[in-house]
Amino acid sequence: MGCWVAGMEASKGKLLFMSTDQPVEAIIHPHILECAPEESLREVARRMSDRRCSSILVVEDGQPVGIWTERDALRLDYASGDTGRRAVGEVMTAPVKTIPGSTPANEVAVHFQEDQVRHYLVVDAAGRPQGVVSQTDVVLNQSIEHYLHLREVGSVMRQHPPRVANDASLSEAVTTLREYGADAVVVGEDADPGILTERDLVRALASESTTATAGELASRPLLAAPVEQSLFHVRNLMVEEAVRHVGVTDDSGRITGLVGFTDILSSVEFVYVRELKSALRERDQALQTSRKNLRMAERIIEASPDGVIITDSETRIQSVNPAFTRLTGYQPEEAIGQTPAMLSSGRHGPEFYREMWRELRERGHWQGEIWNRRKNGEIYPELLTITGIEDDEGVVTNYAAMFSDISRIKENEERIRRLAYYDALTGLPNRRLFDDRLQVAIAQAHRYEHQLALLYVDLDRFKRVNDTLGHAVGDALLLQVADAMRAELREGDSLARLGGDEFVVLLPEIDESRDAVNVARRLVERLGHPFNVDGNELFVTSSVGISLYPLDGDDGEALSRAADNAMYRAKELGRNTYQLYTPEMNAHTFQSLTLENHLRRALEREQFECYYQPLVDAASGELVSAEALLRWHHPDMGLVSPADFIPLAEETGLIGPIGDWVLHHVCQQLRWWQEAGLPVVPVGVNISALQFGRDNPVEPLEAALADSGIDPGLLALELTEGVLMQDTQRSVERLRRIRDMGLGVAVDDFGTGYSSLAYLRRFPITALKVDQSFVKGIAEDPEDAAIVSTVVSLGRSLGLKVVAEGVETPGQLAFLQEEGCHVAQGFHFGYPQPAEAFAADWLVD
Ligand SMILES: Nc1nc2c(ncn2[C@@H]2O[C@H](COP(=O)(O)O[C@H]3[C@@H](O)[C@H](n4cnc5c(=O)[nH]c(N)nc54)O[C@@H]3COP(=O)(O)O)[C@@H](O)[C@H]2O)c(=O)[nH]1
Repeated sequence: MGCWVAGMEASKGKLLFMSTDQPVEAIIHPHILECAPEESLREVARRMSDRRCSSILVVEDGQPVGIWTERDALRLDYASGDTGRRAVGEVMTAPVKTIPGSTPANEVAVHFQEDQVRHYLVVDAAGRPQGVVSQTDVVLNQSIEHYLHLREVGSVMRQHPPRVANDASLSEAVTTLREYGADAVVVGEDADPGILTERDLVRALASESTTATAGELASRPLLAAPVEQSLFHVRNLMVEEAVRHVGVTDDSGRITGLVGFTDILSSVEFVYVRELKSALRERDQALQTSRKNLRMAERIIEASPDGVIITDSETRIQSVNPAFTRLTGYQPEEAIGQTPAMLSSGRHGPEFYREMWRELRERGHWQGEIWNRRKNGEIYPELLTITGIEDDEGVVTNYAAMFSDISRIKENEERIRRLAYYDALTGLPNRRLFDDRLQVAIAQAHRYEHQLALLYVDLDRFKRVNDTLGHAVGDALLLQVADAMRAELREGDSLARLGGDEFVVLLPEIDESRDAVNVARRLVERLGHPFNVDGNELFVTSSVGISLYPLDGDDGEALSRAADNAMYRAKELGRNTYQLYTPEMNAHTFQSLTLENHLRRALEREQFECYYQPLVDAASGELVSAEALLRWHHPDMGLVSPADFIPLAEETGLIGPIGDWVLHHVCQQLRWWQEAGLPVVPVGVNISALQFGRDNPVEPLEAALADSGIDPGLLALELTEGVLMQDTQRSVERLRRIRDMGLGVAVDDFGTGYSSLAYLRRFPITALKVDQSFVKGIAEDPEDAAIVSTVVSLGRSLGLKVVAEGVETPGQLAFLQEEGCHVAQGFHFGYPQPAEAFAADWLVD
């Protein structure tokens, strides 16, 4: 359509005259001069002269049968005196040429040329005469002034015009006119020239003076204009003086040419017709191009994968393309006549549509995403573009809507979003999303001054599941674990998977730390239950670290670090438990919960449990013994580390009964294992300074051994250097008794105290345990490495077993092996575990 408009614009620019596309009926003379066929020429000529008409329509029985014009007067024989008495029907031009009144006026000029006529009878759609149009009417209706200004009269004049003498007869004059094919002849000499024209012939007929001489009939004086005069000027002269011919003079004033109104019109007409033809040609081409483009556009719309809807200005659907049917399920006949509201999903409120129409009106188009409904009821997202189609006056006549189904794009977006923010296996938020949520939760907590808690959850034996049963089982287990955890949380809580077997829980609003502890306990309990994966009953306990906002940090990083540390501490404590972050906080909580009272009741409430950590042969990795490490299952705080409550127990004197309980319990445990037929190994028991110095563990030790009936060689006591050095003589004596009973004695945390060869020789000890702080520094601190190798060689030279504590890495182990250390203990081999788990992992084949 655009090409068509452009084509017309181009032709408009080129045309000199054509101003409008008005129909010919708009420029005709509505009053038709008519006569009957039998009327005489004299009568007809008189009427034409009176009305200053150049033609007359010959009508018979109400029907036009011919036309007689001034030009036809030239064809008459003026030699006989009775020409005027002839009936017009004998000499008229018949049949009369007609043209529909709706024909564009500017096209009529072309028809004049093609038909070689100068008049048309203009008829209406029913063929009824509306008027007569002459060449002059058509040309004068164009704006020709500009053209007339540009041309000189010399360019259109007839040079050497026909001439006749004054005494020439009318017949001679007409013969000359016919010979020259002219419509006027100069009469007489240059001194007083006259002019005789077609119109003068009609006048002669009308006045019955056809026998008069040319000089008598000629009009005088012959007006003249210089050869370089503009046609505009000459035309005005003719109009002002009511003449149709002007002589053209040369520089000497001699008449060298004749120019008639018809000559001016013909020249105008020539250019006009030429330009008109070219314009019409261009219009045709533009139309053709437009049609071609239209066809192409139709085909494109037909083949378009996007749905297309064309509506009228009232948004009634006028047409749709096949993709519309494919995308919506509606056939064209179901849609046409409806409005696009038929597709409405109900997901957008009135405000949405108001805004859409506002933009459409202001900008002429709207683009956006919208939810629509297919015929089958399915709701889908589409990308929709609506454009208002305006007519030449800028009035919107139609709307074109193009839409595509973007379900797939949306799905992909969602998938990408999920990949970026969600864990692919469990569908839980990943670390990135969790960090965002944590940040928001911290901001909220800050604003409304409440607390929040972060719980880091690590599965304790997940690696073993993966290693032994494969990743598929591991993945299935993680899914079940995620579901189980989710089930333990409230609606506003967030659970995320950080990777591997690590999860994190955000409790965005808590009243007190106890709330977080309760959740942690529930999680630990739930994850302590077996999971059934593919028929395998799997046990994975968990270690949970808790940090609180604002107590443990006021940003996400600090809180995460704290929760991670606490979780690590829970691992150290033997797993399957939870830990609140920092000893300070624990101490604080201890105080608030009157720890002492709780500790006093812990024994009777059976809240203590012994965990066991393996000690292995450093060279072979085989289990050689174990260390019993006490745990306190506090009802609110979870597992409490002995590092936190042993000092209090010592302070309050509770260490005695607690220490006795440990000895007793370990001996019983050894007996149970033996009774269960397990290959037991010696177990080391930590004896605190007060327990050894003040309470004397010998008696309770004897009682424990007696009660259990185990071989005393299965027990070893672990004492620190400091304990031994408190009262060396008494210590030596007590140790001797213990050794005599058959127990092993190990010096714990060796290297941190006196470490003198002298006391080592004095005490009846069996093993040295190199403090873990030196083992930790093996790789980074040459001094630590030197201490470790010195202790190892010292122990060896004294015939003592050397145990390296806190071995966490293969590098540390390699160093110890090279140094000849006998035994190793540390997380690298195993965490402290409850008795059952320890037995399952280490004592069962
Ligand atoms: N009087 C008593 N004291 C006891 C008793 N049970 C334990 N304790 C003493 O409490 C201290 C803390 O013990 P715990 O938190 O159990 O920590 C022990 C291990 O978990 C930890 N360990 C072991 N391997 C590693 C390792 O690779 N890395 C690492 N960071 N820590 C590790 O070391 C602690 C054992 O140390 P030690 O006793 O020196 O061998 C601690 O001093 C206990 O002695 C009790 O019944 N009575």
